[in-house]
Amino acid sequence: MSKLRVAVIGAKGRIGSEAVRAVEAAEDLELVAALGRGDSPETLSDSGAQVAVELTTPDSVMDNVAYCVGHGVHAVVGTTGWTEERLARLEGELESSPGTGVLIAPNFSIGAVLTMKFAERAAKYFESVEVVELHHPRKADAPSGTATRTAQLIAAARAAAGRAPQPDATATALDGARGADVDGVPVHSVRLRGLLAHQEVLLGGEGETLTIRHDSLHHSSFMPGILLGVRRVVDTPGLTFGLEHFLDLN
Ligand SMILES: NC(=O)C1=CN([C@@H]2O[C@H](COP(=O)(O)OP(=O)(O)OC[C@H]3O[C@@H](n4cnc5c(N)ncnc54)[C@H](OP(=O)(O)O)[C@@H]3O)[C@@H](O)[C@H]2O)C=CC1
Ligand SMILES: O=C(O)C1=N[C@H](C(=O)O)C[C@H](O)C1
Repeated sequence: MSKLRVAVIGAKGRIGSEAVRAVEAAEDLELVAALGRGDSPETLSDSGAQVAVELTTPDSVMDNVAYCVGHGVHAVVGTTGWTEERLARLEGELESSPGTGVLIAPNFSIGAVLTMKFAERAAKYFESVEVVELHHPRKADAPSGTATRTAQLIAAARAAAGRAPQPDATATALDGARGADVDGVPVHSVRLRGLLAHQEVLLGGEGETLTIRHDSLHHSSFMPGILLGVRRVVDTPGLTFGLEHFLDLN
């Protein structure tokens, strides 16, 4: 059987370089291009790539994914920065290329995906919930894409259950002391040397708390999810948001 031809965009970055190694090591995949900043996007189409793994920056990702979609190259995207408006733009681009698939995964690690699902499931049972994400100090964006998605899922679950806003008597606060407000869920971002990617969801009810914690200790934690995305996206036209759609989680 012929190998699936894969390109990595952002190939010199922290996760991109790990993805290059993972694709090279996979027997059913062939790395046909490894693009860094400044490389012409034509490198991608000239390489004959069927799938591009996009791991760059929020500033670059839109143009790169638009190029992929415009050239019928499926995309597996880990880069953060996806707002409602950006997603709507991408949906529009996909309409002109209906056979192309794009997977956007806020997090490729199985533990992080499960954390999101567990938090969504637990949300309606607790009065209070806050998210703390902890990352390495070279991370450019805050809150993390994972924490933003987690908070959105929690907020939607609370709204669907008719939960009232969270109790919080804070009357005065320094800017940022109560975190960022993501759909009513406070999200706190820690940047600390020695960390990689970690998240805690703190849920509180009368006389009890529940903490759901996940730790990515190495970039290798993201690789099985990336490879699964590459193998599945070619048969999944349109936009898929979240790796959970490619996992049997029910
Ligand atoms: N979904 C997930 O599971 C994960 C997602 N991420 C996300 O992935 C992204 C990358 O993270 P990380 O690897 O730590 O960041 P890095 O800064 O280490 O890597 C990004 C790389 O992309 C390059 N780059 C920027 N623009 C372009 C472009 N237009 N074409 C090609 N290459 C480009 C950068 O080059 P230069 O250095 O020259 O700017 C850099 O080498 C972030 O958004 C991060 O949040 C990270 C880990 C897991
Ligand atoms: O920048 C990172 O490192 C990570 N980024 C993603 C995010 O913002 O959620 C995924 C993971 O947390 C690692």
